[in-house]
Amino acid sequence: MAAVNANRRGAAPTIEVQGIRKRYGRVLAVDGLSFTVPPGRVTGFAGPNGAGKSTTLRLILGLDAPDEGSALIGGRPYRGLRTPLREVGALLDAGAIHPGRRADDHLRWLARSNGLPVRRVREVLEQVGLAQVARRRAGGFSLGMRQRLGIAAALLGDPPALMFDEPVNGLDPEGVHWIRGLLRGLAAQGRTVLVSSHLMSELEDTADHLVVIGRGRLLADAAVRDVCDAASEGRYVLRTPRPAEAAGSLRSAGAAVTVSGPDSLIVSGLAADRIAALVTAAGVTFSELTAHRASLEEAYLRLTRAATDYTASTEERR
Ligand SMILES: Nc1ncnc2c1ncn2[C@@H]1O[C@H](COP(=O)(O)OP(=O)(O)OP(=O)(O)O)[C@@H](O)[C@H]1O
Repeated sequence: MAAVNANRRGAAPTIEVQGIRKRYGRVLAVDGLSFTVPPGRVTGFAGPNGAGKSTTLRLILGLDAPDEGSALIGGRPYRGLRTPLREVGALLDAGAIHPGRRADDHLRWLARSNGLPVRRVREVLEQVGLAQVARRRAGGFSLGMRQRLGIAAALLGDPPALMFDEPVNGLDPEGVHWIRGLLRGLAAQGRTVLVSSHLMSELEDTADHLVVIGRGRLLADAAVRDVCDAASEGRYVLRTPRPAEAAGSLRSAGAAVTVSGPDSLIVSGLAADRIAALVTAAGVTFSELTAHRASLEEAYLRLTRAATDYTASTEERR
């Protein structure tokens, strides 16, 4: 990768979102959201479809104005940055490139209009694996290739801060693996990296820290490990050959019980020794009673369950 602006200029900027609110007609897309994105780590920005992630990124990039609050990059609004592409790179809508434009022409035009050295065009095309198709028109690109071209544009100014909206969209498994490495590499160079996704599995191996939103509000702002810990607390795995009977006796004592396999239950609301006593009193044997360790996916589903917009039973938002 080319020389790092972050190192040349000292610390990369922190992105600070303070109490932003944005309404589109009847929809309150972002509802008083605050969080910060420091340099040197990958911050995952997660939430169900329609949670307000893209709106938040657009507000940070000054593409839309908040009704309330502020979004600052290194203490300044995006519109106040003197050379924006050298300071913040962003991938928002990869489909937005004119279909008739060739990949390298698109980047050359961006470089010239932003006062960036044209040699960067070849460097970023190589970095994203598009050097061989540089003269092809974007209209003939697959979604994955358009994503890579959008990422090349974000990297063009060698910026110390980067924001990617759903960058994995359309990428094949090799592409997904590549983007994980790219994001982690950018953070390891000391850059500020914010990456959104509605799928937790995409952030699991990439993000160090998570900001989770639902219906425009903050649900969690914590290290990935802490998000899992919070979802694990007070929950136990009970393995038994007679799960239905065990569940019945535990529920009648006030426990919340979910079936997690043909012979296993997840139990919460009771202490471990009480669970053991109740099951034994019901004449049910068990082979395991241990603290449950929630996966990130499970933690995320628990966090966002109440804030998921489009479920089988709910068709309209607000
Ligand atoms: N320009 C707009 N005009 C009207 N409504 C909008 C506009 N932009 C966003 N919305 C609405 O605001 C809400 C938040 O949308 P947003 O695209 O920010 O969510 P998201 O978390 O990025 O979702 P996804 O994961 O589906 O991309 C949605 O209900 C959306 O329909």
